[in-house]
Amino acid sequence: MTVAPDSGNAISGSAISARGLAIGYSHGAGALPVLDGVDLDVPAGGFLTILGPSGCGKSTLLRVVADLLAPLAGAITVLGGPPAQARARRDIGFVFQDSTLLPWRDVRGNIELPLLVGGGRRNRPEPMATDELLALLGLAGLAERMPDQLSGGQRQRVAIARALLSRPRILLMDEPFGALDEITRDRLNDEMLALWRRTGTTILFVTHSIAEAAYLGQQVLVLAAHPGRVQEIVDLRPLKDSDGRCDRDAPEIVAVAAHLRRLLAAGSAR
Ligand SMILES: Nc1ncnc2c1ncn2[C@@H]1O[C@H](COP(=O)(O)OP(=O)(O)OP(=O)(O)O)[C@@H](O)[C@H]1O
Repeated sequence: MTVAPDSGNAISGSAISARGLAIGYSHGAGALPVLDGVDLDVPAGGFLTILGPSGCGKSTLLRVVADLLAPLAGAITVLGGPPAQARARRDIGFVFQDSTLLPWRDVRGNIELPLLVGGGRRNRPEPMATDELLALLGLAGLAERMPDQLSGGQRQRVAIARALLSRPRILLMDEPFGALDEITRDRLNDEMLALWRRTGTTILFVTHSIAEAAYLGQQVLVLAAHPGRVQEIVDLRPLKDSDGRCDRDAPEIVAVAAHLRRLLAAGSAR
C-alpha cells in the first residue's frame, strides 16, 4: 500500500486524490476487496455526490478518506498528505444518516461536544462560535432543546453543526438526509448548498437519491458492484450557476438524472 503526499499524477489543487485504489476488509489471512481501481480527483472546495447500488462500497470509500480504514492497495492523498495526517489535524468532519446526539445534552451541548473530547488544538483554527452555527443551520431558538424534543431534520442540522464546529476542510456525509421526507430533504439540500458556498468546505456526500445526487453534486461519482468499481464520474458543473445551483426540473438536469438511472441499473446487474 502506498499513501504518498506526491502520489502519481494527482491534479494539484485536489482535496482528495486517489490512484488505483483498492479498498475492502481483512478476512482471515486475506482480504475481502470491495472496490478496486478507483481513480478520483475531488477539487478543493468541490462537492462530490456518490451513488451506487447497496453494498457497492460507498461508506467504505468514505471510511478510507477519513482514515478509519487503510486501503488494500493504491494511493490516496487527502489535502496533499496521507489520510492520517488530515485526521490528526482534524481536517475531516463526518455526518451519518442516524446522527447520534447525546440524549442528556441539549442542542448547544451536543454541538459543542467536540470541544470536550477535542484534546489539543495546536495549529488548528479557532472553532466556530456555537451561536453562529445555530444561526447558520436554522437552529436559533432551539439551543436549549433536548434531542428528543427535535424533529428528524432538526437533529440532522445539529449533527451537521457539530461536524462544522472545528471548521473541517472536508465534510463526509453518509446518507445524512435518507430518513427525511422529501420536502424537508429539499429544504436541507438548499441549506447544504448555501453552507458549502459560504464555508468553502469540500464535501463528499453519499446518497441513494438520484435527484439529490444531481441537484447537489458538482460531480457525481457512480459506483458499480460485482465487481466494485468506478463506473463513471458525471460532471454537472457546466449545468450549474456560479453558486452551484440549478433548477431541479430543468430539462438538462432531468436528462442527467435519466443517465444516472441507466448507469445505476447497469452497475447493479450481476
Ligand atoms: N466492517 C466490515 N467488515 C467486513 N465487511 C464489511 C464491513 N463493513 C461493510 N462490509 C461489506 O463491504 C461491502 C460494502 O459495504 P458499504 O457499507 O461500504 O456499502 P454501501 O455502498 O455504503 O452500502 P449501502 O448503500 O447499503 O449503505 C458490503 O458487502 C458490506 O457487507
